[in-house]
Amino acid sequence: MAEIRLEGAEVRIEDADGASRTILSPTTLTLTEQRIGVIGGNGSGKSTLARLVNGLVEPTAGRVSVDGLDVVRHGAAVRRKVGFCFTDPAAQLVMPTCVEDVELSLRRTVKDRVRRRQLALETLARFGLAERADVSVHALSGGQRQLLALAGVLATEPEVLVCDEPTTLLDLRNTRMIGDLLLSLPQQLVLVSHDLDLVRRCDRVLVVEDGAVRFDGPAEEAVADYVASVDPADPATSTTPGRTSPA
Ligand SMILES: Nc1ncnc2c1ncn2[C@@H]1O[C@H](COP(=O)(O)OP(=O)(O)OP(=O)(O)O)[C@@H](O)[C@H]1O
Repeated sequence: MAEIRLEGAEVRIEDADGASRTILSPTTLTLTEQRIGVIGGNGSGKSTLARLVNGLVEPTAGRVSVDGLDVVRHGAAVRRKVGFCFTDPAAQLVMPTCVEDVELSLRRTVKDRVRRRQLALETLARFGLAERADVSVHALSGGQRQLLALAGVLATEPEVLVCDEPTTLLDLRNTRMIGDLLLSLPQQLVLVSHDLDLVRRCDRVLVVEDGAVRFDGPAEEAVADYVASVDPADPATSTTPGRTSPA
């Protein structure tokens, strides 16, 4: 697995009135597990944390690296290593047909057009979308669109896949289908999700609150910590005290 390191990584933004606001407090973490979940309330900073991992968001202080590659100084190399999948597949599906969309993902790595088409078709087949190759992306169901977006990212064979709420827009059947797929991948996965059942299947889970990691540990304990932070009386709350492990 890759070594994802945040060293005092902080993200500040400037509000419309010019005031500086911290949306991620200085965070130090080393992530080497295969499946890393990130949970927390709306606006807590989960997406910001996830986006730091492939340089979509740059730290305003501190450093973020993947296998020693600084996400700011070596952004292109990091993005070859780290694929990113958005909540809404519309954010990344831009070509008229499914096969063209996967081809677009491969444009930098596979220069030969015939080989590129062949690889795109093979990728679609792997994701059960072979029949849809020449179909408009708008004709796909929500689950198929999310599958296609994932296929496009995975076609480039990233070592790490960061998914920001990949099942939020999906119904139960598609949530399970995409969830099972993500958790069966050989890639390292950073999964931001509100789906606690999915996150329970991760090896390590970070709970984010108010722009800081409030808990970092095994999935069950992390979920219990998160539930307790929302509703201390919830029976799902474990008696295990929360902990953070910054390194
Ligand atoms: N580019 C930006 N400009 C202004 N504010 C931002 C920007 N990006 C994030 N924020 C703010 O930072 C905070 C954290 O946002 P972030 O998207 O990381 O939260 P989140 O935990 O992923 O939320 P959600 O679960 O709702 O997706 C929020 O208050 C958000 O409004």
